[in-house]
Amino acid sequence: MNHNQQSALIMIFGATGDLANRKLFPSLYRLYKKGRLSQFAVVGVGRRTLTNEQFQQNVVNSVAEAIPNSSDLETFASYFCYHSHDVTDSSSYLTLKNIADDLDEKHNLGGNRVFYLAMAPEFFGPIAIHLKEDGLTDVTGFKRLIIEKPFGHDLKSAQELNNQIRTAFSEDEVYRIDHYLGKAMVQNIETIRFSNAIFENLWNNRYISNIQVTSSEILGVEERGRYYETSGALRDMVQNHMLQMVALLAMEPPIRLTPDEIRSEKVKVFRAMRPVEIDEVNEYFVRGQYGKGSIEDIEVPEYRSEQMVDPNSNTETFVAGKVMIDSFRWAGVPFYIRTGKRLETKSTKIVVQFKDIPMNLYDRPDQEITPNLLVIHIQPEEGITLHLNAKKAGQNMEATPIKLSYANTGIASINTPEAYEKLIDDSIKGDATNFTHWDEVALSWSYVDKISQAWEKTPATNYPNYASGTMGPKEADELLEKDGFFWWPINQFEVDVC
Ligand SMILES: NC(=O)C1=CN([C@@H]2O[C@H](COP(=O)(O)OP(=O)(O)OC[C@H]3O[C@@H](n4cnc5c(N)ncnc54)[C@H](OP(=O)(O)O)[C@@H]3O)[C@@H](O)[C@H]2O)C=CC1
Ligand SMILES: O=C1O[C@H](COP(=O)(O)O)[C@@H](O)[C@H](O)[C@H]1O
Repeated sequence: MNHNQQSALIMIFGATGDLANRKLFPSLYRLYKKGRLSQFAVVGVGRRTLTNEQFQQNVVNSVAEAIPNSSDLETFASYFCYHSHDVTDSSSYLTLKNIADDLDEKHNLGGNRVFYLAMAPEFFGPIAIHLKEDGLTDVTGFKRLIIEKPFGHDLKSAQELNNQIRTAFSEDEVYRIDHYLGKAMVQNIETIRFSNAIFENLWNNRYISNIQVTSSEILGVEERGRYYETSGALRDMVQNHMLQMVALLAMEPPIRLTPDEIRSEKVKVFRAMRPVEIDEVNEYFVRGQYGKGSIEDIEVPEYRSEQMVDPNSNTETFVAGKVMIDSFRWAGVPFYIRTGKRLETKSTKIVVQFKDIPMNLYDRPDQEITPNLLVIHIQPEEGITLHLNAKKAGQNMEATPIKLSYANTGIASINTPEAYEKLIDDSIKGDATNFTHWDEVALSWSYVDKISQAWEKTPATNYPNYASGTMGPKEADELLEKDGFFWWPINQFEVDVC
């Protein structure tokens, strides 16, 4: 067998849900078409009653919708079967085991099993325990557990969940999804840093003045009000995606590009994050909640009028913060993070602002000198721009801002896997680099727990405090202004596509 091909039984809990239909089936299809899945079978699990044929048709429909012009859909779907099973019903796991054993034998899957928990988090622990107790994890090959977010609600619940999972799976068998780690340009952070002499030498507090990480969304809370009310932007985005990006930006070069070495460097960053004590939260963090407004000429309602949302909700839909990393490399350099729903633009970008040079001969009142910036465009466009100053054309000695641009839209990007595709492929291969280790999860929860505790103690009195279609509350601007900085206008940074 080609070592790029994988064989495994993939069991998806929550196979009738949104994530499975929108992300997992299309990702499995792409892997199948690329020949990355050689021998495989998928068992879908959900509560509703479906025949295998109906389930296979769902798979066909979801792939066709996600991937126009897809082919071989019926053959692909024939690898799927469905089992209606309430995961809270202990008696039904034995049937599931028999189905898994039969498929293993029929498709010669080598006893390899991947359990994907695409369900509400309260089920994660009980499912893991049942998988062990009812023998589904007694396999001759590998067994792996892929777990969706959120991994807990705070440190205490995350610890309880981890203990439950660890009764059935060892740490190296647990793949905690953070889909940002599957994004091509997030993975590029390491490559940009560690394969370019010009950056790594400057990547410290002597040359960098601040780093800004923004992940803004146009969408509101949609149909997820019930979940979001218990989460808010802090738990939904900051505890995981935003802090993971900070860790990749701030970590020391690992001695090797292995999962253990990379994770161990990231863990050191989390340990070096300056804790924000409850009485300091207002100094470092800002929260917001969207009011009504207009986005792309469409009027949208305020958060408090959304489905399943308390009309007096205190849930934040926006967070901006200043993360300080007390390490030799980063002392004194603020990492500003900002994320929110119903903002002006859908964009994730990292702006690295370099310090001004000690004396700039071109710094005159009549001309514009901008600091050097490295912008990493994560989505929707992918690329890198480096903002420099160069001589203005003509007979003068004036400088003007210019930009070197790389867009990840060429031939290479046609084969760039989507985040979920990459992560599923990695988990079947057994590469845990782009999944979060328990130590990272625990440390990031302990960082955000103090912030959420402070916010729960003092509910916001000014919600809604930003209009939909803006870039958040004015306090987010003030957070940087008091340090002498401002948010770079990310919607004006573009990668030039040739
Ligand atoms: N959707 C998304 O874009 C994202 C989702 N996630 C995470 O993925 C997970 C799933 O989310 P999503 O797909 O949106 O959720 P959905 O509500 O769309 O789907 C839930 C799934 O769980 C099944 N289910 C619920 N209760 C039971 C039960 N007692 N026994 C068996 N099956 C049950 C449902 O089956 P049935 O309806 O047949 O009962 C359905 O298949 C969550 O943890 C979420 O946080 C993470 C990032 C993005
Ligand atoms: O994990 C989540 O991420 C999405 C944003 O993901 P993106 O890839 O579109 O940037 C966010 O909408 C959602 O609330 C959150 O749970």
